[in-house]
Order: sequence, then structure tokens, then C-alpha cells
Amino acid sequence: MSWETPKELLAFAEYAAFAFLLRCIIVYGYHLTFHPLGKYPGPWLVGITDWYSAYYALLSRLHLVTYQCHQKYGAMIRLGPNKLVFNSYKALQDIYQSHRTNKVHSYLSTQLKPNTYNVFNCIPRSLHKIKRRMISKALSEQKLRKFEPILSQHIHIFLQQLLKASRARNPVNMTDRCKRLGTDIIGRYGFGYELNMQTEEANDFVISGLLGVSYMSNVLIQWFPRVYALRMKYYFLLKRMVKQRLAEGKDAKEDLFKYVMDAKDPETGTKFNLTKLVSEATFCASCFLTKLIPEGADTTSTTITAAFFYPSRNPSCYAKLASEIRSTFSSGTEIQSGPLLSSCTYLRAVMDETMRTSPPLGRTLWRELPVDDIESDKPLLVDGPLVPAGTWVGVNMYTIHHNEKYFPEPFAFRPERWLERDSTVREAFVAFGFGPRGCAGKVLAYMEASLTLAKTTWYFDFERPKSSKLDNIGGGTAGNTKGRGHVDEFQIRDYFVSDHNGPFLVFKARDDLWKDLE
Ligand code: HEM
Repeated sequence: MSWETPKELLAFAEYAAFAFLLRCIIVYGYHLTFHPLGKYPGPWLVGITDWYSAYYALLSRLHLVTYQCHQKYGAMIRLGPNKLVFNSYKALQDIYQSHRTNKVHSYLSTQLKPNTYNVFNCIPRSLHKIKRRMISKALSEQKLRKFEPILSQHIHIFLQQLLKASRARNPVNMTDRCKRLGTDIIGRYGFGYELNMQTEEANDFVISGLLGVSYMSNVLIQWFPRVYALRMKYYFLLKRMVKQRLAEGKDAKEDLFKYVMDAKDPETGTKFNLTKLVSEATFCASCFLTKLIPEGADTTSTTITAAFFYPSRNPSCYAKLASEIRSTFSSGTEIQSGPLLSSCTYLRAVMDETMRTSPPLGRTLWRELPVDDIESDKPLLVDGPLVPAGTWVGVNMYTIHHNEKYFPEPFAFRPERWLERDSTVREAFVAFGFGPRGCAGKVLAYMEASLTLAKTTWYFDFERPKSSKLDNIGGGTAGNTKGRGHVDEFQIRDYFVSDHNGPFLVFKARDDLWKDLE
């Protein structure tokens, strides 16, 4: 296209600006008025753009903004031109147990390579069923029991590091220590591979890099070459781990990968090729990405970190937890899965209350009623209203965990609520998701968290550091109006999964029990 004179160019620019303005008025006007979701309450901007949510996601506080919007507009809100978020148990059932809703297509942004799906990001139900069966076998309680001695070895290293810090009287940043522990465990459980994150720094990029961003959107990867480079670094590490594991042979180690090696690709009927194995590995071994995302965005580590934060700030909780562990077991080596550990109901209540208050995944788990829904003649009702096909629907985990109807005094850390008779708290507790796409690694998560917390409480006393500068890290800030004003709430940053910092804690070895750790 060429213009003869500047005047013609100006005329064209005016025409283009007018056309653009007209388009905005028509499209945005439609979204705000006649659009089927136009009647739902929410900030007015969400009616015309998804940038509202994207902005707060980039600030890592979309979970807090979603909570605040629910407080202002009610149990059902619009959070994008095409998105509805709910805040009720009924909505959980209607959305996540429905056979008509699917994970939304943005889950595909977690693919390591195009056309390679894993159990977490595959959308078609039939394919998911096969993948889920495969991973569930590997994550069964029976298989995990066999893994427990190795898990305990890694926890032993964790305890040794705490002992070292206690002798030097150094406050420990629990986020860092717990991420290292979690990553080591999953590297070992996934591929029989020792990442040695607790004792060496060679693979630190796994924790400290920027890969988490890659899960936010593939689009970002086009913009930020550095993120792409880190993602490839991660991919090559996984590839190295997979290759090494393949060379060792299927039965060489009792790990998750053993169950994937022989599995057939449901799409081709043949064994997985290396690329697909690496993709599956992202999940089966890394227990759904999170473990190996360098943002440290690791669900189990978040739980363990926060489970240290809350007792350190609640003396009566700390005393009850310590008393339960120290009276149930007679030695540190006795602490392992079984009836004794299961009898520690307060320990379990601390973990559940921790995941309620600071959910490791605080975001909205989006589902979609596909446009080509085969039952489109029947309406999909979510807690009352009819949802048009193509709409994204979901419940925000942080919000429902702070819904007063299910959790009175939602910002109080009260493990006792889990022990009360007739308590309905479990109903709306969705830290592990809900329905057929709920967490496949729940048993491992509880095992890892309870053993770590119980063993640490056995060997050490722990407390907040004297320095207020260090002590403030991890909690909220009094007076903060952006949702982070609760001083005694462990603050999570809501990326694809949760990231955090602190708490710093000071450990003191109990009597001469430390001798077990040398
Ligand atoms: C405290 C720790 C954990 C929490 C809070 C957690 C939470 C969740 C949640 C909320 C989902 C659903 C995600 C969605 O719908 O978008 C999920 C899925 C999943 N989780 Fe976990 N998880 C934890 C630990 C683990 C571990 C240790 C593993 C494996 C070793 C694991 C494996 C998986 C898998 C494979 C899925 C996908 C399931 C599917 O789509 O069928 N998780 N998890």
C-alpha cells in the first residue's frame, strides 16, 4: 500500500482510527450489555478484557483480588469477558464433578513441546483416563511404602542441615531448605536420580530460575528469550535424567519412571519415544511440574514451609504439636508411616489447616463447557445459573478456603477445627482439587509433609528469630490494603503455583537426640 501525499496518509490514519474506535464501541459495548455474562457482577473492566486478571496474575496476587471481588460482589462473579468464578460447595460439585466440563485449553501452555501431553495437561477425557491409570499405579500407597526408606534418607539430610545451622546459631530460611528437600525427593522418586540440591549447588537453576513464568503462558516465552533458554535448560536436564534412567533398565530402581517406561502411547499404540517420555516425566516424576519449576513453586514444599510458619507463630499450637509427637514416639527412628503416625491427629490437623490458610495452589482451577458440547440441548447449571457453552468456570481455592460459611474466623489458624465432631470443614477443603482431575499425589504429599514435620519436631525446638527484620519475612504487613494485611498469615505469591519466602526460624537440638543425625 502506498500513499501519494502526506494528506492521503493522514486521511488513511483517520479512517483506521475511526474504524478501530467503532470496533471497540461495538465489541466492548456488546460485552458489557448484551453478552450472556453481562448480567454477572464484577469490576467493569473484566467485561471487556482479560488484562485485568493478567495484570494481577503478573503481580502474583490474583488469588487475593479474586477474594476481594467475592467480598464485594458476592458468591458468583465475572472475572473476564468469558469467565465466571464461584464461591460455594455446590459450585465445586457442579463444575468439577460434571462429565461435561473439561480443563481449559490454556493448560496446554504447560506443554514442554507441541503435541506432547502429560496426565496434567491432557484435555480429552479418554486419553486422560489412560494416563491417570498409569500414574495412579505408581503413586499407590503400596508403592510409596517401598519408597519410604529413601524418602527418610532425604529427610535425614534435611535434619543434618538444620543441625549444622543450629550449631552455628544461624536462622534458617525454611522456603529455601524445604524447596531443596522437595526437589531432591522428587528427582529420586521420579527417576532414581540424585539431584543433591540439599548439599550441592550444581542444579540450583532448577529452583532459582525463571521457569515458572513459562507455565504462565507460552506467549511470554516468545517475548522473553531468557525464559525460553531456562525452559530448555530444564528440558535438557530432564532429558539427561530420562536417558540415564533408560540406560539403567526398567527394574533397576523402584521409582515412578519404572511404570512409564513400558507404557504404550495411547495415540499410536507404540512405546513412548524419548520426547514423549520427557513430557510424561515432567509430570509423573516431577509430580506435576511443580517440583521442578525453578520458581520453587512446589506444592509439597509450600505445605511443609507453611507448616513450620504457623506453629512458630502460635505457641499453643506449637506446644500441642510437640507434645503429641514427643509422647507418641519413643525415638526419632521410630517415626515412620503406620498406625503410630496415623494416630497423630493434631499433626494432620496442622497440615490441613496450613493448606487451608495458605493453599499451595491458591488460584482458580478453570474448567470449560466446550462449544461443541454434545449435550448442548441440556443446560449446565452451576450453583443455580445457566452457563453458556464456551464459558470458563471455576472456584478459586484461596477464596473458598476463606469462606466464613465453611470456615468460621477464616483468617485464624485453628487446627482444632479439623478435630471437632460434626465439623463440615472437609466439604469445602479443596487444596488437592476436586473430582476426577484432583491430585494424584496426595498420599505422597501427606507422607512427605508429615514425616518431615514430625521428625523435625522430635529432634529440635524451633522459634522465631530475635531480629525483627528476619522475623517479618513470610508474614503479612499490618495496614496493607492489598490483601496482605494479616500479619500471621503465611503469604503466598500466586503464580501458576504458589511461591513464597521465609519464614526464618532458629533451631535448637533437643538434648543429645542429635546423635542420631551424625
Ligand atoms: C501438598 C501438595 C500438593 C497439593 C496441594 C496438590 C494439589 C493439586 C491440585 C489442586 C491439582 C488439580 C490441578 C488442576 O485441576 O489444575 C493437582 C493435580 C495433580 N497432582 Fe497434585 N498436589 C500436591 C502434590 C502432588 C504430588 C507430590 C504429586 C505427585 C508425586 C502430585 C501429582 C499430581 C498430578 C499427577 C495431578 C494431575 C491429575 C490429573 O489431572 O489427573 N501432586 N494437585
